[in-house]
Order: sequence, then structure tokens, then C-alpha cells
Amino acid sequence: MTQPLTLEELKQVMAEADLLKSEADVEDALNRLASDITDRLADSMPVVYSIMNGGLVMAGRLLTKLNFPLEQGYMHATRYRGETTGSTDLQWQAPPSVPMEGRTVLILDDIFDEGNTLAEVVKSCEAQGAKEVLTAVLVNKIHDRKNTELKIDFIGLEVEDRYVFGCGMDYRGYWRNAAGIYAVKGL
Ligand SMILES: O=P(O)(O)OC[C@H]1O[C@H](OP(=O)(O)OP(=O)(O)O)[C@H](O)[C@@H]1O
Ligand code: HPA
Repeated sequence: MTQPLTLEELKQVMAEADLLKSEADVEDALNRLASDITDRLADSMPVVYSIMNGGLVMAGRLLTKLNFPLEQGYMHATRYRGETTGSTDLQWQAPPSVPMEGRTVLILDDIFDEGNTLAEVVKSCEAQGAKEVLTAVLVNKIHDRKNTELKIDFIGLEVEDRYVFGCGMDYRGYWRNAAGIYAVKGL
């Protein structure tokens, strides 16, 4: 495990970061996502799961924009665990909180990076008998290292190939609470 960061270091990370998407950009993206998701799922009484922890902020901000009957749930699967590179094994820290057999499932997550997390989560939902599984992410990171053929159904924003934080995404456990999306200096 890397050494914990101090308060001063964490403030410096933010002070030196590049703002990639403003709070207003994020809000526009969430409104577009809500409209597209409503068009597709308004009549399907879906279960909408957030992938903890990263999906928490997106879910909280998106759910109140969805004006149709849905159930809300969560699951916690983690691959990075406070580091800036992902481990090969996805660790399940909490299984899905609502049964999904025969249901339309929508998975919400903050970022589609190499794609291992969502690919495995989707596979797991299918194995648990979901009728259909759709995915929505706030951010798709653009690079050619995706480890999956999975196509994300709803994408809010695209970002360049840098380590990003804010809107649910952490830098070594911190700054998920930042309202915009930032790239760490040098990463
Ligand atoms: O596309 P991938 O390369 O698999 O990365 C994306 C995943 O990584 C992050 O989760 P993380 O493992 O950091 O867990 P956390 O949300 O609990 O921080 C993020 O929230 C996504 O779930
Ligand atoms: O760029 C990232 N930032 C935060 N969390 C992440 N998980 C995968 N990629 C990222």
C-alpha cells in the first residue's frame, strides 16, 4: 500500500490539477443521460444499481432526474482499491442489494476505463438471471487499452487518457467530492 497523503499534499493535488470538465459540463451530461435513459427504460420497471464507491455521486445526481418507476440498489466491486492502477482481480465487497432475476437492470458507474470492472459486473448480473443488463457511465476514458468488447449503452462524457478525479472518482481515496472532473498533474 502506498503511503497516505497529508492534508497539504491533497490540497496541492487539487491546486495543480487540470480541470477537464466543469460542474456545468457534468450537469449537462447528466441531463442528456437522464433523457436517453428515460427514452429507453421508462416502461421497464428496472432495478438501477450503483457500483460503489465510484458510482455513488453519479447515481445520486442522476436518479432524481429519472421520472419513472424504478428500484434502486447497489453493489460494491473494486479493482483499484485506492491505487492509480487496477489490480487483475475484481474484489466483491458487497453483492447486489436487490434481487435481479427476470428484471431489466441498469448499472451506473463513474468511469469506463480499461473496462474490466463493468465487463465482470455485467457477466455477474447475467449469471444471476437478469432479463437484460444495460450500463451507463459518467465518463468514458479514451484509449486503446480496453480489455473488453463490452459496449456501454449510455455515456455522459469522454475524457483523455489521464488519471482523473471528482464526481465520484478518487485520487488515492480522496477528492471524490470534487464537483468537476480533474486530471492529476503528471498522470
Ligand atoms: O474500467 P476499469 O479499468 O475496470 O475501472 C473502472 C472502475 O474503477 C473504479 O473503481 P475502483 O476499483 O477504484 O473501486 P472504488 O469505486 O471503490 O474506488 C471505478 O469506480 C470503476 O468501477
Ligand atoms: O482515472 C481514474 N480515476 C479514478 N478512478 C479510476 N478508476 C479507473 N480509472 C480511474
